[in-house]
Amino acid sequence: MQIQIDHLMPIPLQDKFRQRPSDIWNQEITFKPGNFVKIKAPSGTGKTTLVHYLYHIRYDYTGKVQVNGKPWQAYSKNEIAAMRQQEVSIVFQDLRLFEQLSAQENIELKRVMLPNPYCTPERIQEMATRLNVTHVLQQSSKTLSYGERQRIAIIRALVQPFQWLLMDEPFSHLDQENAQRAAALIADECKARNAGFILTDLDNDQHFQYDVHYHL
Ligand SMILES: Nc1ncnc2c1ncn2[C@@H]1O[C@H](COP(=O)(O)OP(=O)(O)OP(=O)(O)O)[C@@H](O)[C@H]1O
Repeated sequence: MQIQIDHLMPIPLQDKFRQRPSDIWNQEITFKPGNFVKIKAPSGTGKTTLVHYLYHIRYDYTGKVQVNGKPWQAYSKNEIAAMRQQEVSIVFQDLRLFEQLSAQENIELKRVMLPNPYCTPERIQEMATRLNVTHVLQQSSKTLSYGERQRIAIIRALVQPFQWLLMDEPFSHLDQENAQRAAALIADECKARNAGFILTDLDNDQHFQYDVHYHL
């Protein structure tokens, strides 16, 4: 799956954003398949806005987000749903777990979305062990700490196939050791699929060996 942006600019923010340099806004970029991409920006400069444009859940922009050479708008709802099941996955900044479900049910819901699930239940246990969250799997997600929720949201994003993983400040609630464990799991899962990721964050970090850095 190829993702390109072409002179993308958020309509509500265009006056503000046109006045400062950006590697992303109003530029033409092709994200190279398999690359580990970091997009760094201070708070309030549009990281979440960009991730929502790339996942096509927000559309108030000028310019284009092109997927396999066509703008998102050219795809039907069914085609977009299929791409979100098989080609692009996401860790939202606000995590978006279903609060009425347990941590495990949140992950399982995503796992069984495909007739032939990408991951076995045993694989989920292995991921939970790596991220130190096996003890909360049966717990209602509304009672989880933010750091636990973040790790469950990461596992949920990893149980599906994908060529691109979008992550919006994915380690914001994790201490250094847990962030490093999560990063190692994400890197392994991306490499197993020959997939790339686009990660936004506030600061420089050494969680991954990034192929490309952009300043938003
Ligand atoms: N629909 C909208 N209409 C107008 N302004 C908006 C809208 N959505 C977001 N903004 C503004 O756009 C800016 C960028 O918001 P966004 O959430 O993308 O930033 P961010 O870089 O992810 O911030 P943070 O690091 O604090 O999460 C903010 O100033 C926000 O108030």
